[in-house]
Amino acid sequence: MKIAVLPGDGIGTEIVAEAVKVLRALDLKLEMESALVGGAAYEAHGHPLPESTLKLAKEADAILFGAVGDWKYDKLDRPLRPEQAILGLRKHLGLFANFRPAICYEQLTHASSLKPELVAGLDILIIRELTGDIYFGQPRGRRTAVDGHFPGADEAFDTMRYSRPEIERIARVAFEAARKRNKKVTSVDKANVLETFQFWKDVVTDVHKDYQDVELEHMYVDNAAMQLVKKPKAFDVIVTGNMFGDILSDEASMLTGSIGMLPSASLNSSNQGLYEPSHGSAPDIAGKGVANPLATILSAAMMLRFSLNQEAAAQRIEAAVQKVLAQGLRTPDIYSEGTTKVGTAQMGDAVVKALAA
Ligand SMILES: NC(=O)C1=CN([C@@H]2O[C@H](COP(=O)(O)OP(=O)(O)OC[C@H]3O[C@@H](n4cnc5c(N)ncnc54)[C@H](O)[C@@H]3O)[C@@H](O)[C@H]2O)C=CC1
Ligand SMILES: CC(C)CC(=O)C(=O)O
Ligand SMILES: [Mg+2]
Repeated sequence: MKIAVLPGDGIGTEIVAEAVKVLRALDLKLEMESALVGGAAYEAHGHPLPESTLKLAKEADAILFGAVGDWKYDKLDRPLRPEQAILGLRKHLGLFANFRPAICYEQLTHASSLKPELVAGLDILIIRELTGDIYFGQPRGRRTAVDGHFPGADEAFDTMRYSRPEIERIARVAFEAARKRNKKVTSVDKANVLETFQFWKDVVTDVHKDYQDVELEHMYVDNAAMQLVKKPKAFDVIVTGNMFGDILSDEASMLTGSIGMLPSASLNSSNQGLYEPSHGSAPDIAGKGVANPLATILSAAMMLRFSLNQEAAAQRIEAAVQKVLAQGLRTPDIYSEGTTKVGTAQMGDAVVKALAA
C-alpha cells in the first residue's frame, strides 16, 4: 500500500509528522513517500504542484495531505499561489466527493462553541462537491464593466456552474451515505437567487426518486448556517456545493470543539482518496508546536478505511484518539480548565502510546 505524503506549508509539516508517526506504529506494510507541495514546492521548483509531486500522487493508493498557503504569497499571480496545489490535485485526480464528518467527542462537549446539551452526541456528515462550482467555473478574470452600477470601471468576475452529471453523482454519494446512517439528507442551496442552485435542487430531487427510503429536505444556505448553531443534531447528512460546503464545514468544526478536530476524505470514482484536515496552514501558529494534529490523525484513519481497506486499523486509531481525550490531554485550541495542555508532538506521542495499550 503506497501512500504519497504531502505535508505542504505552515502547520502542515507539523501535523502530518504526527499522523505519519501514528501510521508507522501500526503493524501494516505501508510504503510512504514524501514530496513538496504548495509554497514549499514553489520555493524549491518554482511551481506549487510540480509534475513529480502530481505523478507521485497519481500513482499512490492514497494521499496524506497537510495544508498549503501563507500570507507571503498573496501577491503572486493566482496560478502560482500555494492554494492552487490542492485545487490542482482535486481537479487532476477527479476528487469530487469530499466527506467532512463533524463529530463531537463526549470529552469535548465543553470545548464546543455551543452549549454542551446542543452538541452532546453530535455526529453529522457534510458532503461537499469538490471539483465544480465557482471555484472552478470558467470564465473568470478582470475586465472593464460594460453594465452594472459602474459601467467603465474595473471589475472582477467568476463563474458559478454545475452540470447535471456532476450534481447527480454527488447526490448519489450523499443518499448512499445516508442509507448507512440516519437516512436523512439536507441539500443546501441558494435556489431562491441562483440559477445554478435552482438546477442543483431540481437534479437532487430527481436523483431522490431512486432513494425513497431516505428523507430529503432542501434548505437555503443562510438558514442552514443558522440551523447549524441552533439545532445541529437535526442534521444527518448535508450535501452541498463546493463553496457553501467550504464555509459550512468550518462553521461545523466549532461544534466539535475546534477546526483542529475536523478530518476529511476526498474521493474519486475509483475510491482513490486524498486525506487532509479541513483547516489550512494556520500561519499564525506555525512553528510553535501547538497545532492540534488530531484532525490529520483522524484523516489518516479515514484513509485506512476508505482507500486501503483496513477498517480494523482505522478503528484502532479512532479509539486511541478517544483514549487520549479521556486522559484529559488537550492542545491549546481544545483546552479547558481541569485538563492538561500538551503540544503537537506530545499529542501525537500520546496517540501512539494509546494504540499500543
Ligand atoms: N486545504 C488547504 O490547504 C487549505 C489552505 N488554506 C490556506 O491556509 C492559509 C491560512 O488560512 P486561514 O484562513 O487562516 O485558515 P486556517 O484554517 O489555516 O486557520 C484558521 C484559524 O484556525 C486555527 N487553526 C487551524 N488549524 C488548526 C489546528 N490544527 N490546531 C489549532 N488551531 C488551528 C488557526 O490558528 C487560525 O486561527 C491561507 O493561505 C489559506 O488559503 C485554508 C484552508 C484550507
Ligand atoms: C484552497 C481552499 C479552497 C481550501 C479550503 O478552504 C478547503 O478545502 O476547505
Ligand atoms: Mg476551507
